[in-house]
Amino acid sequence: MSDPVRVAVTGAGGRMGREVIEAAASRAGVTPAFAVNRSETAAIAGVDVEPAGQLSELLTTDDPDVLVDFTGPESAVRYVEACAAADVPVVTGTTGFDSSGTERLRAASREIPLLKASNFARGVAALRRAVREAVAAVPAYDVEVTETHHNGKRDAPSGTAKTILGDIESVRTDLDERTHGREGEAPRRRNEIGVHARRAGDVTGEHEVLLAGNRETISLTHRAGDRAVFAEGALDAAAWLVGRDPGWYDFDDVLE
Ligand SMILES: NC(=O)C1=CN([C@@H]2O[C@H](COP(=O)(O)OP(=O)(O)OC[C@H]3O[C@@H](n4cnc5c(N)ncnc54)[C@H](OP(=O)(O)O)[C@@H]3O)[C@@H](O)[C@H]2O)C=CC1
Ligand SMILES: O=C(O)C1=N[C@H](C(=O)O)C[C@H](O)C1
Repeated sequence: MSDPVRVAVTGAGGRMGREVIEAAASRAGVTPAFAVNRSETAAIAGVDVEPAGQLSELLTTDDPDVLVDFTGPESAVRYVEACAAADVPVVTGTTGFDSSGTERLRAASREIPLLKASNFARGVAALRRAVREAVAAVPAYDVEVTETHHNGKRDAPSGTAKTILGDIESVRTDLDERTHGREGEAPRRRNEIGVHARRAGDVTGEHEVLLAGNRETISLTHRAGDRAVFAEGALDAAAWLVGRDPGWYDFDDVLE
């Protein structure tokens, strides 16, 4: 039997970082290598959490097979660049990158295998396929995208909503305007997609695409039941990424 894939984790003290460490510690075929966090954090699932400032040193001394990052856009770019310098592949689920951050990730992906996905739930991959098909089947219908997340989420709209918007726009090229909420005199234009971001309580993550004609509606919705769904998908991606050529990968590559 082959050795388990040794997975390093950044953002270990965060909602997703904890989930990834716990999943890696309990699942066959992978094992936590080391974990780091910006602020001091107690051990998780028996894995000590080191200061994030030690990441570059740990990448060299510990030599993990792959690193999984769920942090914030600024830190994720720095961590990916540290991994590129140490020749360690990265899976990042972090969302909210601006164009300069994305460009720096693209540059790193010329040095190492880099897999970036806004959502590691297999059901969201299925939702995206269903949305592309439904949007193509009713080409004149109005389209609105609504996402709902917990009150601790920082970026809006969610990375997944942006990915789904890109999917819709790739099929409906006439929809070239994203309208983020409406207020006051705001009649709907034919070329717009309405985008709505709700933040409430501890909702893990919900995405709905509403397609409406004049006498019927279609609603396609994904609801994540817990964060283990994302952590398991990220570990599937991590195991898949080890040994790949440098390049830019997404979760669909893993699922093919
Ligand atoms: N692709 C997917 O399937 C999913 C993606 N996500 C995305 O993952 C990211 C993290 O989400 P979540 O775990 O809920 O967030 P949390 O706020 O719970 O955790 C964020 C983690 O990142 C660290 N961090 C944040 N900013 C910085 C910084 N500037 N420098 C260093 N460390 C930093 C935090 O450190 P500290 O403890 O010191 O604050 C913490 O460990 C988000 O972008 C979210 O959208 C979330 C779920 C699923
Ligand atoms: O921050 C979260 O929680 C989530 N973020 C991702 C996103 O921005 O799409 C994925 C998931 O919906 C949970």
